[in-house]
Amino acid sequence: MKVKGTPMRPIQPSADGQAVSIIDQTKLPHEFVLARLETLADAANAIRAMLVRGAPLIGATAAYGVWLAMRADASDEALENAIDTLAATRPTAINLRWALEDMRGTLAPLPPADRPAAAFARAGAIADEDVAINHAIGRHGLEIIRRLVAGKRPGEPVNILTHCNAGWLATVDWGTATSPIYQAHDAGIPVHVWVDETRPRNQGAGLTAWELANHGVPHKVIVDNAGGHLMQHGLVDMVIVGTDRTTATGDVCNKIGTYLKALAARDNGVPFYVALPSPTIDWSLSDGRAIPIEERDAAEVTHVWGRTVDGEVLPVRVTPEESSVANYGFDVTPARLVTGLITERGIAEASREGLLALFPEYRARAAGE
Ligand SMILES: CSC[C@@H](O)[C@@H](O)C(=O)COP(=O)(O)O
Repeated sequence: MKVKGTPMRPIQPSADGQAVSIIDQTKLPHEFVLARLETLADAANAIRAMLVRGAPLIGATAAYGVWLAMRADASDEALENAIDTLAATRPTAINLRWALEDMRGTLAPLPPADRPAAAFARAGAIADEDVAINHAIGRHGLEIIRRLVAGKRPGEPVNILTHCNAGWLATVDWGTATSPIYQAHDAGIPVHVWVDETRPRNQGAGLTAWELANHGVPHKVIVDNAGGHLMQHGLVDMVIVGTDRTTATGDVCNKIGTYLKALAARDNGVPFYVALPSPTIDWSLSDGRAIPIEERDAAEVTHVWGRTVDGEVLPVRVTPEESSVANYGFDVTPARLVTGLITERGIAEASREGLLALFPEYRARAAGE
């Protein structure tokens, strides 16, 4: 995607080839700042502190983090230490483990001297594969939007609700949930996006809205609880969300609040789609309730961050000092509430057989009923 006319990825090798350049997403939408990752510790911190976030981008950052580690020390011990360090940064998005396993499989058989160059090449390939996957998801999702617009009056937009940020900032490019939206918009199909603000970290209000504004896609930010009301009044034609981990049976883990949108969608007959890149499938799990759910810092709930009228970006307390809080980062939408999984190979029914019809090579690995 472009930022002020310049093609940009949220992660790429730095111009001098000595580091990794990322967009610091903790600064958006107030400031657009690039950060430089030079070491394994920098990469681990970028994931943990959410300078980068979103399942596919976490995976790509971990892959580049292994490269940074190998530049300093390419021994077997250093490789295992890098994998362990990066794997411990965030628990829910399976792409992190997927990318690290891929890097181990690529690097472990090689002599240490060959590992830095091989790590750089494989991390770049993982990033490029993510772009191709997301573009393909967009093509398949575009067909759904085309069918919906066919039932509209001329010029009337397709209203799409999304939760969190599953946009290009959460991936290496295109986004997953936003890829069909960008492709529809670019094809001249009128779309309008309802953007859930997505407390506590407001990835919808701060990131998805920034992306859509940057690309000129009509949208409105809504509070997290507005979706049900909009659906009751016929103002949502479809929901598309991303996912951090989807089981072999089609249960979808995504940002907290996704499940409630799926329930409201079912009650109102609104199709609920999940954009699902194949590295986000956890073939070892058959029940979404087994997915580890990240519990995050209480300060994300007790405070909101925002820019004051004086231009300062500050946290502001919104709860009484005496109240304790709980901060679950993700929830699981059962497969029965999902209309379809939009993968790079086409749209799958949210079930084991549905996924295996598109990814038959995983039959032996796929968890049973
Ligand atoms: C294409 S990203 C899909 C998901 O990773 C996204 O919707 C999400 O929940 C991100 O959570 P985050 O906590 O911001 O990493």
